[in-house]
Amino acid sequence: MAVYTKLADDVVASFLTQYAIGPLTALQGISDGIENTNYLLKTVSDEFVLTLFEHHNADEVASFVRLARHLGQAGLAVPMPLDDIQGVWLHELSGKPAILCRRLPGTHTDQLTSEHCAEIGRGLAQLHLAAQDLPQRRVDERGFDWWLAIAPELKANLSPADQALLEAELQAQKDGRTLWCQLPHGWIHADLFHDNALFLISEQGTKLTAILDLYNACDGALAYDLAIVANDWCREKNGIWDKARLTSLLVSYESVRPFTTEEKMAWPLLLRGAALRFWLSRLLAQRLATQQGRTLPADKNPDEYRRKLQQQQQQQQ
Ligand SMILES: Nc1ncnc2c1ncn2[C@@H]1O[C@H](COP(=O)(O)OP(=O)(O)OP(=O)(O)O)[C@@H](O)[C@H]1O
Ligand SMILES: N[C@@H](CCO)C(=O)O
Repeated sequence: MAVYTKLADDVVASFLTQYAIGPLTALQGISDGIENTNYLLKTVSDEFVLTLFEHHNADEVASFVRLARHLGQAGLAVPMPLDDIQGVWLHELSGKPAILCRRLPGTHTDQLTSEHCAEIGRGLAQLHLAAQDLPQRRVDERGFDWWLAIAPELKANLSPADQALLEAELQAQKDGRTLWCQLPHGWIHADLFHDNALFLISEQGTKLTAILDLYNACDGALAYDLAIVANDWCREKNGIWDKARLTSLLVSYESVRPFTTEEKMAWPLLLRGAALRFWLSRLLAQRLATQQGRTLPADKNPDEYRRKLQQQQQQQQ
């Protein structure tokens, strides 16, 4: 994981002859991520990441790249595909859309601090503002309609208690729909977990160096995007909140884009919606993995998000 499409060295070496980056010197599959195939590769000139899209067609990839270019022009550090010598950035490898991006600096961390949360809060707010004037937002394929569509088939394998938890949340989300629709909307990242960010730590402090994986970006409530971040960056896997990290995230986000009154009112609803979304998508990923004889990585366990949803419901009773 996640190398779903295996590429031989000579195939990649031949692919690279289309670019002015020199010959391949090293190729290694990237194990992080569960959606696309990624390879880290080196040439004599630099390091690059080759991505093969496993679920998206060329038009969808073009939409992500349009967003990435727009954000890049606004000064955000996001991966942008390189043009080959013909000026073409979108290619096909093994029948799948493929792009080559420069490797961005920094590393992932699982030891999240208030400094990381402040950085990502600011970065996310900047992303929201920078993308405001970019039209043609994609529909959220994992949004409210998908929750209602997928829940009945996933429910069958849940315990009676979990079925009740799911039903209660779907009802609460239906009841909250009017408020949700009143919130400021725009392009959202929609999957900004901490494994989609890179950081550099130096004497100057902790610096966000990349926001990765724009491949779920879509139209959505901006504060919902922040709730997705809060659930992952500011809570332990057992669901317990780290209050210092949460405060740091919210203060930093708000220093760039202040919240509306409706967003403050909707915050508990958004946190639960964000937990529900990833509970359902992990249940689906688990089912697919089982069907294919694979196991999900331990850090993608659906139970984490069931617990987070359950605790959030209990806190609000
Ligand atoms: N431009 C880049 N620079 C540095 N590292 C990168 C770059 N692109 C991807 N990576 C590395 O590859 C990993 C997987 O990439 P990405 O998150 O896009 O894959 P994915 O399969 O879509 O992931 P997810 O399961 O989060 O949707 C990243 O976590 C990161 O470590
Ligand atoms: N970030 C997602 C996986 C990719 O969409 C999760 O942790 O469930």
